[in-house]
Amino acid sequence: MSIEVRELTKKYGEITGVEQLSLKVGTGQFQGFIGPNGAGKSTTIRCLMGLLTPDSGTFSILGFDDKKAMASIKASVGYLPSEIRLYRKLSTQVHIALAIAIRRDAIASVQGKAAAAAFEKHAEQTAKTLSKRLSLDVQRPFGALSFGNQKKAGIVLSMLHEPPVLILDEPTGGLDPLVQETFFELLKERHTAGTTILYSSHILSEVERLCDKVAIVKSGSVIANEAIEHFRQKRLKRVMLKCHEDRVTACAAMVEQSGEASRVRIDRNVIQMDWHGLPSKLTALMTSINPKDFTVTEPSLESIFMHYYHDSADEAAEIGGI
Ligand SMILES: Nc1ncnc2c1ncn2[C@@H]1O[C@H](COP(=O)(O)OP(=O)(O)OP(=O)(O)O)[C@@H](O)[C@H]1O
Repeated sequence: MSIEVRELTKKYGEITGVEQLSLKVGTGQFQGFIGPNGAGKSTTIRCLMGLLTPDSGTFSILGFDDKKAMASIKASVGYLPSEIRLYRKLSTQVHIALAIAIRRDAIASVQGKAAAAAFEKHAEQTAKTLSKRLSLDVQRPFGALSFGNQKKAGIVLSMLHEPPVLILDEPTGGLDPLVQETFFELLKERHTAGTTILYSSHILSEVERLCDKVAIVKSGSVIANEAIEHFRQKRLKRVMLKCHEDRVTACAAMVEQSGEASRVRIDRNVIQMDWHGLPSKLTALMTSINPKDFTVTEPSLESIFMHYYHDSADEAAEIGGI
């Protein structure tokens, strides 16, 4: 397990940031972290980075315990905050040099000068490659950069040391579509190389595309944490049946009796429903009903996630099949 959060609680006075939040992220996992505004994603991440002190609960990253080894956690993680705040008058190049120098000196004190020199050389090259791929002008003062370019600077700084864990808080805000594609490529490369990635986002299509697991946060707690495939496989079908006018009521009764349909709605001779059962049961039902016409569609993964955002946990569990 690369990241393990146990019953984390953080309050801001009366306001709950997170409450008893637990999360496990396996090694090498590309973990999505989604939830509506104010759900507690940034609070969790800020606790993980030691920027906030939790009221209770513990966590570990790569086996390093938050109470004993916060410095080792920070050394192992690449963190991209949702808003990048750096020295406005200093260029990205100077920030890169500073970040490398701090890590180099830390490595020198533990592993010796040769390891530090090797790190420095490699990190400088990595920073150069990242800046080039993201088309970032590293010479301009940070304060003179647009929001998107500031984000690019943050990406370079979070990845230049090729950390085993990346924690990204709404990373694509401000990036134009072309740069986003490059950024996704970079993440996929890191993922393939074995990096564990915690990816907080509002953009569900991004999460669906990139992540292999998704944790859904609501009102300060994780209410589901499943493989994307789980949501795909368990997704319900939307079914519309156009019946013969004189048989609508009887057909609707058959639908209800199946026990596999919910949200059954009748509009004149059309029955609409959400189907949860096996395809074979649906075809059997169709044979009994013998509709004049029908459609079967799949709701997008996005609409399934939206149920978790808006509906009760029970209904979400029903839809997600958990
Ligand atoms: N510094 C703060 N002072 C008071 N309340 C705060 C503070 N930071 C966050 N909160 C509150 O804690 C709760 C969780 O906020 P948090 O920023 O962690 O959510 P989030 O999921 O990251 O939201 P968003 O997607 O909007 O960024 C919210 O109710 C928020 O208003």
